Amino acid sequence: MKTLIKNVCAVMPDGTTPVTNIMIDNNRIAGIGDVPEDFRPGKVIDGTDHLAIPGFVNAHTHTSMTLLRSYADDMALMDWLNNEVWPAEAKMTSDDIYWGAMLAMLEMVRTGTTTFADMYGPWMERVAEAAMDAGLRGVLSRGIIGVAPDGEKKLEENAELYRNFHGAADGRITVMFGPHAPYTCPPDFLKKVAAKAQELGAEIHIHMHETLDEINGSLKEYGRRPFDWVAETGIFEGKGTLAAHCVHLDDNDIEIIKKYGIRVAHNPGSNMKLASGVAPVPRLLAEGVCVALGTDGASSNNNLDMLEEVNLAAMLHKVHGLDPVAIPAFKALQMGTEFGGQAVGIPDIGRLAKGCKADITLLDMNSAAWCPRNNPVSLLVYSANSGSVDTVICDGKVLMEKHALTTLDEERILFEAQRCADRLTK
Ligand SMILES: N[C@@H](CCSC[C@H]1O[C@@H](n2cnc3c(=O)[nH]cnc32)[C@H](O)[C@@H]1O)C(=O)O
Ligand SMILES: [Zn+2]
Repeated sequence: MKTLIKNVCAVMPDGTTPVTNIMIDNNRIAGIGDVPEDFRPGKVIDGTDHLAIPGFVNAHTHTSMTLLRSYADDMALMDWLNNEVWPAEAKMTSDDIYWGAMLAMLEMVRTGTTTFADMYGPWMERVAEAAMDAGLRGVLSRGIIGVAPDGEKKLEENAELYRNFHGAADGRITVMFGPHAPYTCPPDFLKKVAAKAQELGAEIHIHMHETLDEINGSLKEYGRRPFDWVAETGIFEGKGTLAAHCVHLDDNDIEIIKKYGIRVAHNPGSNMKLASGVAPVPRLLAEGVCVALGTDGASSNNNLDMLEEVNLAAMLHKVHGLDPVAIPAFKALQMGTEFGGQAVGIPDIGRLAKGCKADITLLDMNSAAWCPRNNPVSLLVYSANSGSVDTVICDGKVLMEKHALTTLDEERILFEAQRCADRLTK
């Protein structure tokens, strides 16, 4: 199937924004520019007055946590996890995981995200099912709390998830291993995760250095910072690592990140809301580290809106560094798209370029926030919001066209998610 997006303002990998045509052949971008005579599209989308960007990549989230949105706010991380989130999660059923994930799929499609990296569980196969039902690209990991009595069982569930789903749905589903964090996975347990992941050739998705409490707890328990001892477990020596947060880093931590090519998922919204701190993102970028963006779960953000995250990344580092040129608009957008693709292990997404996967978001520029059109990328990052997203394509398939959803039943999802949440939180 061939699709043509005609006369669209496209954000190219070099940051330019020509008005052009995007040709899609099956699930890939076949070309951008003049349409050759022999390109006969089965479907034409009029891109006039629309901005085309690569679909956003949410590099760190916990999808089914949407059910806990607005349930426990204004708390510190460990108090929030121990006393509110984990008890509520313990009551979740397989159905809750599915409908929570479907609520996340709905929100992601509506706001222009086409790929998400998830760490959750149990029943991650229900998240795979939700991603397949929605038509989105999911990078799934079974969150493993190693200190729990059934830590080994969770590790085995992650291995099973890998065996059953890695590469599923034409490659739209991939699987990583999800050891939750250094404070929930002791060294010997991380060694086991590393061995299993390496045996299967799987990548790692882990929370690292989120709060000062985490660093101080590690110094107390091991006399060392988490990055320092986690590196010795072999967990970073396999196929690759996606590390969420990385807020508090010293020189040695950054050396470890560079040495192992660890990709960082920066979550400015969650870090601000939980008062975790400000990650040294400008420095990481300057030193060549891949820094992507994530929303974290909808209970610490409280939404899965990646355009908002792109805006926050651009704004936070300016004010924090008293530096108005820190993370300019296009860099922030790259963090939410191209660097996201690299971070989640799918380098052929996140760019509008020939040969890349056809994951494309269109925003309607017919509103005040987009006027006048001096600089489309600047308008996107600093002025518009995700309400302008009106068409979303993932893997060449249209998931939303002019705000009409093609794969998801919005009314049903909202109803079922509310029903599930009522049981969990009341
Ligand atoms: N409850 C599952 C494990 C899920 S792993 C993913 C975990 O990360 C938790 N989480 C969400 N946001 C954060 C964060 O910012 N830092 C640390 N953990 C988080 C989330 O609530 C969830 O429990 C089980 O043991 O079977
Ligand atoms: Zn998280």
